[in-house]
Amino acid sequence: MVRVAFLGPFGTYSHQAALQQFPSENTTFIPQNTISDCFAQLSSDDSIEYAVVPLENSTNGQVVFTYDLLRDALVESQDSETSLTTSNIEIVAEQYVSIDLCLIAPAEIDLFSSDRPKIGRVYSHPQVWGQAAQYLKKLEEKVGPLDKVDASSTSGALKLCCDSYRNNTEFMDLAIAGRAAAAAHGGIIIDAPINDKKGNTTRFLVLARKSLNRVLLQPLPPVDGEQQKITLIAFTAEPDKPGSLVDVLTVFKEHGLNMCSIASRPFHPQVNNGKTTPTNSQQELQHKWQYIFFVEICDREENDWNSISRYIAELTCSYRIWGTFYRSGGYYK
Ligand SMILES: O=C(O)C(=O)C[C@]1(C(=O)O)C=C[C@@H](O)C=C1
Repeated sequence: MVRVAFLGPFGTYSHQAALQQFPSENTTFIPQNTISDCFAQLSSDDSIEYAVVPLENSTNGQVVFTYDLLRDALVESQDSETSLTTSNIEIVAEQYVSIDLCLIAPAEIDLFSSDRPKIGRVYSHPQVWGQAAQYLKKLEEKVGPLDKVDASSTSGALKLCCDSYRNNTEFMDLAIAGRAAAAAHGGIIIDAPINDKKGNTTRFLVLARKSLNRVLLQPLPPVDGEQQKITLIAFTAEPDKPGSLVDVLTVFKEHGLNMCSIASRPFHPQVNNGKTTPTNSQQELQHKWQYIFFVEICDREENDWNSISRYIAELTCSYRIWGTFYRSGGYYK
């Protein structure tokens, strides 16, 4: 039996991504309260082999929670002597889920009737607000102002609404979540799809725990026959050194590697790796306005990763090859 952690409860889009990756009956899905718990459980619980986490959305971009967990894993695991970092988690696959958002109520309701319960709040995962901003604005023009309340996930948002309506039927909170969440909690879909952009899609990463004696895990076999492999590398370049980022990117160019994405997040390094006590101004400089870069490159059979890694090690302050995985066919849809 394969055990897979995902952002719960059942009915989230992460659950859907996990089902796409592991359709077999031999899988147990273990819901987690947060994306951070997905990382932590995978890293520490030997009985869990995989975790599925959202990485980016086609409408509103990076899922910063995940990027920051990838960054923090790099900070925490840096070797004090070299720039290489280690962690027992690796990326082994990706999945794309079409996000058709629904406005869901805990019970039947006519939003435009004068004797309906009072409505003042909409719950959802924070990543959703930017995917349905125009819809919500128009809805507010018709039903009055709505407080947008963050929940741990879309399905978690609907569960909160259903639980509170059971306790008090004079007030009704609404949720934005998927059809699977409505089915899981018995919610009533009032309107769908409500995402501002057609084709709204979220990309998920499948993480695996690495046993200590393995250097790199094998990517999971592609579920849709795609053969293109992608490698994700995170690194920090020397701050205040003109060209330090270009120097790293040039390694990719010189090895004929096609870069297919680059992203950055704020980076707060451990000062001097704890080797010496920095002065106050050094500390301030080192802590502010630095960035970590995440680069994805199209992998090829002939890539000489030993040589590439040597160059990257020389040119970066810290780096981590997060894994190699097959491009999912969902990328091209
Ligand atoms: O809340 C969920 O259903 C999730 O799986 C998380 C998540 C995300 O963080 O991006 C996944 C897809 C949607 O874009 C909205 C929320």
